[in-house]
Amino acid sequence: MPLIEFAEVTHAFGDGPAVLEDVTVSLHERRIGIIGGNGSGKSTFVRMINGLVVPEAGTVRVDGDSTANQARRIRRKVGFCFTNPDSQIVMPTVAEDVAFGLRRLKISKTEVQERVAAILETYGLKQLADRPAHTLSGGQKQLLALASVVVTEPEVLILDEPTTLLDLSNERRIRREIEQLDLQVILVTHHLHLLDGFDRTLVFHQGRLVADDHPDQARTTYRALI
Ligand SMILES: Nc1ncnc2c1ncn2[C@@H]1O[C@H](COP(=O)(O)OP(=O)(O)OP(=O)(O)O)[C@@H](O)[C@H]1O
Repeated sequence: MPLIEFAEVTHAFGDGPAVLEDVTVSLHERRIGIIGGNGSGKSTFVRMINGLVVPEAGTVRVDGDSTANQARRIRRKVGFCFTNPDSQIVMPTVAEDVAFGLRRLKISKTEVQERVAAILETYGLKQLADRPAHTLSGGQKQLLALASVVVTEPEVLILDEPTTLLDLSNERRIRREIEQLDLQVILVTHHLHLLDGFDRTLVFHQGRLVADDHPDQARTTYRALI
């Protein structure tokens, strides 16, 4: 698993208050959960892993590369799935959107088509392949966003609240898929049950990393905080 290292990371947006303060942590487990109240800094923390946010103070490294100057290299390893799928859908149709992520891998057109077909099947989107992506429902878009990242086979998959719009059956589907993926998963969620079977869970509170534990203990700490 890649090694993600935060060293004395502090960050504020503009003139605002610090949204992360003095975070030092190393992550290398297969399944890592991130929990905490609204505005506690979870999204900012995970956005730092692939350089979407570069900290004002301190460093974030992935396998030794700093996000401050190696973000492109890091993004080849680290796939990111946003809470709002609209921010991620870039191509007109569902199949084209999935294929878009594969453009920089030097693979044949046939292989692209095969990979796209396989992932659409897995995520229950096969019937929607030729639909304009913007006409999908919120949950279908969330599945599409996830499929489009997973198809690129990243080494690390960051999921920022990936199930907020999903019904029970699709949440179960995503949970099963996540369990099976042979890569490092970092999951930000308010759905605490999704962390069952995870190796480790971090709890954020008002910009500070206040617990770093087995999910059961971390969930107890979080419940006591709110
Ligand atoms: N681009 C930005 N510009 C200014 N402030 C921001 C920006 N992004 C986040 N913030 C602020 O940083 C703080 C932490 O936000 P963050 O999105 O990291 O929290 P979160 O724990 O993911 O919250 P939630 O559970 O509500 O998604 C919030 O007060 C938020 O308003």
